[in-house]
Amino acid sequence: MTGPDAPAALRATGLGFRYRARGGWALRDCEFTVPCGRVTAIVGRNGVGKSTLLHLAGGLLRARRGELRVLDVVPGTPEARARVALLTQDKPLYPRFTVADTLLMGEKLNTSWDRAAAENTVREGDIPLTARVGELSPGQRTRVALALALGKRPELLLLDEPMADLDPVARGEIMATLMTEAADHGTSIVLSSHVLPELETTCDWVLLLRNGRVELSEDADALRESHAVLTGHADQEELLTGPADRASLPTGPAGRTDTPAGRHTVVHRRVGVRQMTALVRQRGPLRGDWHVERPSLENILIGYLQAADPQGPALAERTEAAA
Ligand SMILES: Nc1ncnc2c1ncn2[C@@H]1O[C@H](COP(=O)(O)OP(=O)(O)OP(=O)(O)O)[C@@H](O)[C@H]1O
Repeated sequence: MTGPDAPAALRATGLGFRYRARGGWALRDCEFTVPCGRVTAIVGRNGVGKSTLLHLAGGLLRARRGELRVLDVVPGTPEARARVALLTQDKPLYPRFTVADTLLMGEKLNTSWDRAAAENTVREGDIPLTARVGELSPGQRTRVALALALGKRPELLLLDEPMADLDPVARGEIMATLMTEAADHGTSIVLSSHVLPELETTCDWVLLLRNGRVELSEDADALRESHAVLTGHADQEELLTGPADRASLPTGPAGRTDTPAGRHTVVHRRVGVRQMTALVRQRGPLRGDWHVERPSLENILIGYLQAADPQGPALAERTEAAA
């Protein structure tokens, strides 16, 4: 089922959040839908609002504007808490508890508890059940926190940079566990990550944030199919965007140009003396003499992230200001 009435893992309408009444907006005008049953990567540069969005979805923060729904219910309500698990970056666990005590607490607090799933996640990391949580390494604590989240058997699993503390082998194991969880139980997974190569084979939906706004909320395969990396002589640039748009192209090495309907969108470009390379969202056939390559998801995401202007407002804001 698709469309506005289809069940959604996350659905935001005009969502805005700021930490202090007079502070800047960490998230604003966010409008997106993440379908159920997807493994979604939230991607964006430091400080764009990934953790804030996950905390809103987990019910730890409340929207200041608009609304966010998780599994079509209000985050933080008893129904949402029963169906959603959130793993935050600080992973609050009781340091004096043993791992076994921690899992027992999970069992007592959750009406549906999958002890085998929780214990397997811990055992896979060779963490003794008798170890005290306070004596574990950060990566081992991540595993225990993830075991608690998986044992809950949630319909929606929210993970804020779950891979950050893990060694490469553990990252592979945890991603495999998450993929199995999604495939076997239809769990919707939303995770924020800066480790783009690991998203390539695992994520099938992308939510890309820029300056507190959602720039992409899209199927990963659709992104791959609609983008191309073009290399060719630099004087062909206007064949992509048209003469009318050339003047509005940013002069720096990075920048993004939205083009009129039916033209291509140059997401990011590098221009040398004679040659240019551009990541382009293709709309229709290409004009000119280009070497065309299909980019990986990682390359597409890097292109969008590079197009961000860390010194200034997002393109959308510049456009609004100019209007
Ligand atoms: N507790 C807080 N009080 C005030 N401002 C905050 C707080 N937490 C985050 N912010 C601000 O909100 C914005 C979004 O922060 P957030 O932590 O959501 O970004 P992020 O995308 O998760 O960053 P990172 O990739 O570095 O983890 C930033 O400008 C940040 O400074």
